[in-house]
Amino acid sequence: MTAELIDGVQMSLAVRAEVAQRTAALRAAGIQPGLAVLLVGEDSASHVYVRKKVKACEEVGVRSILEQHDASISEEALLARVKAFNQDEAIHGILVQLPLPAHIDPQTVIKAISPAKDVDGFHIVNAGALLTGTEGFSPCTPTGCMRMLDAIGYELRGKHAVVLGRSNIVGKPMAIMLLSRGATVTICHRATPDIGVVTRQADIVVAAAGKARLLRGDMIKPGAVIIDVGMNRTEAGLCGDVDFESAKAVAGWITPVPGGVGPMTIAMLLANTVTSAEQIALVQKSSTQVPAS
Ligand SMILES: Nc1nc(=O)c2c([nH]1)NC[C@@H]1CN(c3ccc(C(=O)N[C@@H](CCC(=O)O)C(=O)O)cc3)C=[N+]21
Repeated sequence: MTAELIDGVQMSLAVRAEVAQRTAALRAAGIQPGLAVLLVGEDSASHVYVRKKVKACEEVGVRSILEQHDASISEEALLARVKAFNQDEAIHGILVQLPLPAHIDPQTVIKAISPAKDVDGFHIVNAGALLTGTEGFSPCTPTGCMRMLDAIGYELRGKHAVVLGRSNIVGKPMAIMLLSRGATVTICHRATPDIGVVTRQADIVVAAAGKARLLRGDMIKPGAVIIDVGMNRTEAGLCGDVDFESAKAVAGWITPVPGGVGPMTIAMLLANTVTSAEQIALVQKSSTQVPAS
C-alpha cells in the first residue's frame, strides 16, 4: 500500500483564490486590507518564512508592512510598536514573528496585540474563544490542518486522533479543534514513555513535536491519515516530524514537507487578515450610520 498525497500547495491556491476575491470586494468598497509583520533579530528561518508571508500578501492584494528590528530592541520599544499598529486604521492584522530574543517575553508581546487584529490567533482572548467554541481568530497552522482533513472529506467524528506535541501555537489548539469535531483525542509529548504504543491506535496523527523523523512507518496503523507539521532544518535539508518514506508505505493519506502544512499556514494567515478587515469595515460602517430617531 502506498499513501495518497495531500497536496498543500494545490489546496492553498484554492484558499488564496477565495481570499483574493474577498480582497477585491473590500477594495471595491474602499477598504485596503493591511497586515503588519514585526520581525526581530537575524534568525534565518524566520526571515525565510516572513518573506513568504509578505509575498503571499502581495499575490492576493493584501498590503503588508514588514518592520524589522535589531535583536537588541527592548521589550518596551517593541510593545510601543505593537500599540501603534493597534491604533493604525490601515492595519487589520498584526503578526509578531516567533521566536523572539530571550530578553523579550512572547506572552507579554502577544497580550499587547489587539485581539481583533491578532490574525495569528495567539492572544489569550482568541485561545479562550477556541476553547469555548466562541467566535475569534484561530491559529493558522491547526486551522490549515483542519482544512486539509476537510478537503479529503475525512469524517472525524468517532475517530481516534493523536497529536504529537503540546505547544500553544499548534499542539494544544489542534487537539481542541479535533475534539470539537467529535474525535477522541490523545496528546503525546516529551514525557510520554512510548509514543508508538499510542500512535499505532490512531486513525489520524498530527505530528507537531519539532523532532525530525519522530514518527516512522512501524508506529502507524495501516490506512491512517498523517499530517506533518514539522519544519526541521537538518544537514540533509528541510525535513518533517514524519519519516516520509517508511510512513507513506503504511498510511492512507500523508502530507509532504515541504508542500504540505506550510503553504496552508500562510493561506490561513491571509484568510484571517481579510476576515479582520471585513469585521473592522462592518464596525466602522455601523458606527458612522445615523441612528434612527
Ligand atoms: N507569529 C508567528 N506566526 C507564525 O505563523 C509562525 C511564526 N510566528 N514563527 C515560525 C512559524 C513557522 N511558520 C511557517 C509557515 C510556513 C512555512 C512554509 O511555507 N514552509 C514551506 C517550506 C519553506 C522552506 O523551504 O523552508 C513548505 O512547507 O512547503 C513554514 C513555516 C509560521 N510560523
